[in-house]
Amino acid sequence: MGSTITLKNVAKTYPGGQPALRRLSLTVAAGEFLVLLGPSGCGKSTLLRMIAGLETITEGELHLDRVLANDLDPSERDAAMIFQNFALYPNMTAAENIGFPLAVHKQDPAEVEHRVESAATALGISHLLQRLPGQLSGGERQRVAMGRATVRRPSVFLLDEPLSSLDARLRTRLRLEILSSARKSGATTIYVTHDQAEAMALGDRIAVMRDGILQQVDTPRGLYALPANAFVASFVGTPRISLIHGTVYAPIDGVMAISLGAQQLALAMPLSRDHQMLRVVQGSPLLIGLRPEAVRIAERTRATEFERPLTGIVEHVEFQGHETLLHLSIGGQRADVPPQALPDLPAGPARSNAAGLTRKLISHAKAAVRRRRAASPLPPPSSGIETANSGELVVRASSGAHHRRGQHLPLLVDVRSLLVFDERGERVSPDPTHIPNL
Ligand SMILES: Nc1ncnc2c1ncn2[C@@H]1O[C@H](COP(=O)(O)OP(=O)(O)OP(=O)(O)O)[C@@H](O)[C@H]1O
Repeated sequence: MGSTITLKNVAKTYPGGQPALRRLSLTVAAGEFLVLLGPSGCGKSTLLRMIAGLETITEGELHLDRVLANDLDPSERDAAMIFQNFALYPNMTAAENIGFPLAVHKQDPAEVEHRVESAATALGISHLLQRLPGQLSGGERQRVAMGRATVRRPSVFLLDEPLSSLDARLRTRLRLEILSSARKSGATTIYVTHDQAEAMALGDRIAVMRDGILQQVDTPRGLYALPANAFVASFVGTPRISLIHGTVYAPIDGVMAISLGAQQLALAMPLSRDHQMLRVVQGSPLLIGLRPEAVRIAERTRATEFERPLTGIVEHVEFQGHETLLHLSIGGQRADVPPQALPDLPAGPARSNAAGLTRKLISHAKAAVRRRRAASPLPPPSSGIETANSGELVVRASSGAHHRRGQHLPLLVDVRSLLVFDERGERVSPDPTHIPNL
C-alpha cells in the first residue's frame, strides 16, 4: 500500500542561490497518482528529490504516513525513483539489473527470480531478460529501469521525466504502462513532467508550479475548466486558450458587456451570479480567456440565448488532420500571461470557497465605484477590424472545411464559457463553486 505524503510549508534555497521552492504545502493521498507540472526551472525535480531524500529541506516539514521524514535516510523512506536517463549496470543482464535491489537485500534467489519475472511480464519485457543493456533500445532500457524501481514494491514511486528522451509513440505507450503498473502496485506516485498532455493523461490530480510556487492542485478536468489564474489557463489545454485584453462595461441602465477591443460581447440577461460579480471589476484592465470550444463558426441567426456574435478574419490556417485550427483577428489585443508568479494558495479548501472569492471581489468594489464615475461609455463597435495584432483568437474548424487567409467568418461566443482574469492574472470569473460547461 502507498504512503501518504504531506508537505507543510516546504522551502528550498540552494547555497548561494535564489529560492527554488517557496513555502509549498501539499498532501498526496495513499495510492494517488499526482503529476507535478510546470516549465523548466520551476522546482519540480527539487521537490521530488527532497521527497526521495536526495536533497535537504531548507524549511518546513515532510511527513510520510504522518512520520516526520525530513532527516530520514533515503533507504528508510521506502521510495523508488526513476530519472530521465536512468543508468543500468552495463555488464549485468536485464534480469540481473531488475533483481539487483532484491539481491542487495539478500532475498531468497527463487523469490528474486519470481519477482523479476512478474515485474518483466507486467512491463512486457520477459523476452529480453537475458540481454545486456547495450543490446536494448532506449525504450526497452527504460522499461528495465522501471522494473528495477518497482521490483521492491515501494510505497512511494517518484518519476522525474522518465519518458522525455523517447519518441512520441513510445512515450504514449509507456505512460499507459507506468499508469497501470502504479495502479496495480498501489504505490503513491509522483510524476514530474513539463508536458501538459502527459500530465492530463496520467494524473489523478495535477500540481501546477511556477517559479517555485504552487499555483493550483486539481483534477485534469478541474484545472482545465476552472484554472486559478491565467498562467494555469494557458499552460493547460491544446490548443492554448486565447487570452485577450478586455474591459467590463456595466452601465446602470443598460446591458452589461465585455469589450474585446473593436468588438463587444453583451452578457446574457438576466445576469448569472458570476456575471453580476463582474460589475465590481468594470473599467479595470482584464484578461479574457476563450477556450476554442467556447467559440463556433456560425451565422448570428443560429445563436442560442447565451451566444453572442463576433466577426473574425482568418490570419492563419493550421491543418492538424483530425481538425483545423484557425487563427483569427477580431480587432483585439493578445494578452500575455503576467510575468510574476502568483503567491501560493491558502492552505485548505478556502480557495474553492465562493465566500473567499466574493470577499476578494468586494475588496475591489470601492475602487470600482471610483472608476465607475470616470468610466467612459461602451465604445461603438468599430467598422473595421485591425489585423496588426493578428490571430489573437484560435478556433476549431472541421478538417473538411476550406478556409483561406483574409476570409471574414461569422462567430458565436458562448458567454457562459468566458474566463475572466484580473490584471495580475488571478481568476475573477467564473465563481469557483461551479465548473462552466465546456
Ligand atoms: N544543485 C543546485 N544548485 C543550485 N541551484 C540549483 C541546483 N539544482 C537546481 N537548482 C536551481 O533550482 C531551480 C529549480 O530547479 P529544478 O531542477 O528543481 O527545476 P525543474 O522544474 O525540475 O526544471 P527542469 O524541468 O528543467 O528539470 C532552478 O532555478 C535551478 O537552477
